Amino acid sequence: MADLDSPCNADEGPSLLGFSPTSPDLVICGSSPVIPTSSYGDSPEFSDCKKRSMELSLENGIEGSVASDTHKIPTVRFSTMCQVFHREMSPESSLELVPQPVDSSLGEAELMKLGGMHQMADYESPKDEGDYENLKRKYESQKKELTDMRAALEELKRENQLQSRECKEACNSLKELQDELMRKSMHVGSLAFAIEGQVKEKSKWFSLLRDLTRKLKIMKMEHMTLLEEASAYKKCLADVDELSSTIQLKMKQQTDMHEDLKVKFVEGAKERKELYNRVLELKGNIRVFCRCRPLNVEEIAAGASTAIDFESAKDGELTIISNGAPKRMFKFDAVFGPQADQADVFQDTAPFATSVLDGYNVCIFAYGQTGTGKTFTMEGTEKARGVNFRTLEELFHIMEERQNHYRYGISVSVLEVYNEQIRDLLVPCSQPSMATKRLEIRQVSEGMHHVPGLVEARVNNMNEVWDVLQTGSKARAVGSTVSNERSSRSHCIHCVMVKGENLLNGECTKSKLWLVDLAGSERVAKTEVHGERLKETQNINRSLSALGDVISALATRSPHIPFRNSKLTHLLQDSLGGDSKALMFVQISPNENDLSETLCSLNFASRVKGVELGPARKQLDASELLKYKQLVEKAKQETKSKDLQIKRMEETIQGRDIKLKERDLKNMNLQDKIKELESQLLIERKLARQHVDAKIAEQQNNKQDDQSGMVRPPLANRLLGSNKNSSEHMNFSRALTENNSCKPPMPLPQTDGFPKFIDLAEKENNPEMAETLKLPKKTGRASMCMAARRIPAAPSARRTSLVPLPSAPLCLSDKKEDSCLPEQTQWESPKSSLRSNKKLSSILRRSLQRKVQIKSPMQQHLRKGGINVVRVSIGSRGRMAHRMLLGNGSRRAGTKEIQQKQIEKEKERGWNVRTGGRPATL
Ligand SMILES: Nc1ncnc2c1ncn2[C@@H]1O[C@H](COP(=O)(O)OP(=O)(O)OP(=O)(O)O)[C@@H](O)[C@H]1O
Repeated sequence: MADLDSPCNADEGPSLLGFSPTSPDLVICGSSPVIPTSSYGDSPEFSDCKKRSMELSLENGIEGSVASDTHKIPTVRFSTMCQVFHREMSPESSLELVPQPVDSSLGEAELMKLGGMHQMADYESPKDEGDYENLKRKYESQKKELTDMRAALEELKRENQLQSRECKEACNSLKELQDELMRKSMHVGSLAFAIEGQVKEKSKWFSLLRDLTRKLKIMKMEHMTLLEEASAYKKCLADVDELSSTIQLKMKQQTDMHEDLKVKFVEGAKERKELYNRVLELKGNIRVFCRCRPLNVEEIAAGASTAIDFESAKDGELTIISNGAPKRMFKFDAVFGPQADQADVFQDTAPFATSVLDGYNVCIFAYGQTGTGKTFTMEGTEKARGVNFRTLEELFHIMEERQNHYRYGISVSVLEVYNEQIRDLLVPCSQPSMATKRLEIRQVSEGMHHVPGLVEARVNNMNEVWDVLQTGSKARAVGSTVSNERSSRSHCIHCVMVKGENLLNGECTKSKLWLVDLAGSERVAKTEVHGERLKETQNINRSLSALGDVISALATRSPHIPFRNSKLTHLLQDSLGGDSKALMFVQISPNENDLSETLCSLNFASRVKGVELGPARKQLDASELLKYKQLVEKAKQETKSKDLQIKRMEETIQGRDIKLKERDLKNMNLQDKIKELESQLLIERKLARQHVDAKIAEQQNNKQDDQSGMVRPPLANRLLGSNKNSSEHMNFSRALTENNSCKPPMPLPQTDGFPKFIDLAEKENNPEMAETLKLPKKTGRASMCMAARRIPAAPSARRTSLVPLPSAPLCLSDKKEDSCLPEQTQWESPKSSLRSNKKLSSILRRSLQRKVQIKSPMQQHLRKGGINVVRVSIGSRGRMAHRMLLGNGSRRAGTKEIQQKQIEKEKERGWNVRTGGRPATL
């Protein structure tokens, strides 16, 4: 207000611009009108704004209140303020305050003075005296008008001050509003910012969602593709399964066939061995081959003649020619002339190698005069390998052929019997103590002899074999004789140990192959040896003589075979003893000069050929056999224990089977009993219901008789339990109709004048009805209510709210009739109720006592307390019976309390006490 009082506050004016008050719109342009009373007299004075226009508008607002031009005539425009002046002015009218032409500082005195001057001027000119009077009157009227104007101006000032105050207040209010608006704007801004962020976030989420949707689509497509692939794979899998089963079937067939073939193969191999062995036996277990060396260079040079007819040697016959005529003929298994090479000789020797791998002991030895080619036949040369090398080569060849079915191991020992001593030829020269060690022959088992400490060189290929053979050959004792420059002075023996295992049947064999290059037999007189060489010759002849004795004993089947007469025969005992195969090369010289030695050798060979060793015996590995025997024993024991366990388990299973059968039998019996009881219960329930209906009808008749003064509707047309307080009942019905949605039992088509209400027991007793109604499965649980089944029409209205019902056990405590309830016994007269209760209890007790024979607790309950309230429920399967005993007649008070509690509980839940399950009360 202070600012408004100040004239033309230029700073205040613009601050009022730019906003519009609510109502009335007030805009003060320029400045507030200041009307100083002292300086302008009766006229409003705008001291600093004389030449300005002041416009006070109450309705134009901001747009219409733009500051006027400063040179306009000050104008006060009124609209609604017209009433302030108590004049009838249009809202658009304005009051213009014309500036006074005189100085505003002039007072009334000056005006009077001015008037006096005019009067004086008039007096000076009497002609204007009338005008003076007019002027005076005009002055008076104007003065009066001025006074009015001043009063109006004062009024206007006060009004102006009031309006200014209001304007100030409005300004403050507007400022507050502006601040509030600013705050709101800021808040809106922040909200807009937040919304913008949200929008951005939302757009981001939308884009993400779009991406995800696209991905989902892609994944769905992939899923479909995968499903198709899966189905294809499933089909493929089925095909594969089918194929697999086919393959498995084929494999099984092949396996069976393989097993059959394996068995057949084993049997065939066994048969082959036997046949092969039979062939060798037929040929003779001691076979004699005669080989004649060619004439050497010296003999040819000396013009030596040949004493052997090689023409007749084709059929194993050998004819000795003396002085050009056949002297004697010898027959051997094979005769090899001077032209026969090493391969020809070995061709007939190779089958013995097969016998060795088959598990037979074999002895191949060369016998003959010195220089006849024994060493050549057995050892040979590097270019013409002998029987030793070729036999071992044949062994490895057969081993390779049998590698799928057999596993073999070969070791070679090389020893010599020199001067009746056994020497190990594989002992390195760096160990002289070992070389000089005396080796003895030991019998390890029946028919098996072994030289402990003998080096056994394991050989895996022919190179190793050759090395071993060369090692032994180099270590052999040789000397120069008349007949042979490099004569063997000892019996050289190669012992080849062969261990075999049949991979198909696990059979193991351990056989020996003796390859013996005997020392040359020679006549001491002829060779003219002396000293050590004579001793060697004597030992050689002695051992060869012992060999001849053994052969003779074998030929004559002597009970005693003198094997131990020499080291040589002792060593060869296993191979000459009758359970092995032997091959003797009798080496002869074609020179006629050596005819006597040749005849000696051939005679010895003929004796050897006559020896019958008998059938050879297969050399099974005893240690392996023992091991397998132990395994078999262990397996037998395990089998026995397993059999015992299986037997116990079978007994246990049998016992459990018996128990299971007993239980099944019991279950069947129980099920039969249950069915029987159910059917019995149904019948009894029907009877009980008929009885109850009859009783109820009787009760109603009795009541009608009791209430003789009252006109009662037939039982079928009135509410059950509605014999009293019909008005209350109406009220109650109305209350139910208005306030709740008491849902009555489902009405049935009206028959005999009143509708039936579905009871679940009714469904059970009337299947057609149940089918017509098609109750949900869960409602298949049937209840037998001992109360009346038929209740009148006029069901309560549906309840429309959950507001708890009006208190009070409307149906019970007030004994009002509920239109949806069956007749309740406790509302009847106590005497009739008690009577009907007792009768019905006795009926149901009898029926239930039969039924609950297998349920003693229920039976006890029934016997103890009798039945007052019975609810029998049979499940949809008709196998369970549930009974609820609520008390007996003697405890009616307790029953009422329980019922009351139940009703209250249901009321607390906001539902009509009788819309749910309806306990039947007798
Ligand atoms: N079938 C043959 N073909 C060619 N040369 C042979 C044949 N048999 C033997 N010889 C030659 O005869 C010579 C003597 O042979 P070898 O040493 O094998 O006789 P031996 O019976 O072992 O004599 P010893 O009993 O003295 O050791 C050797 O030079 C050998 O090459």
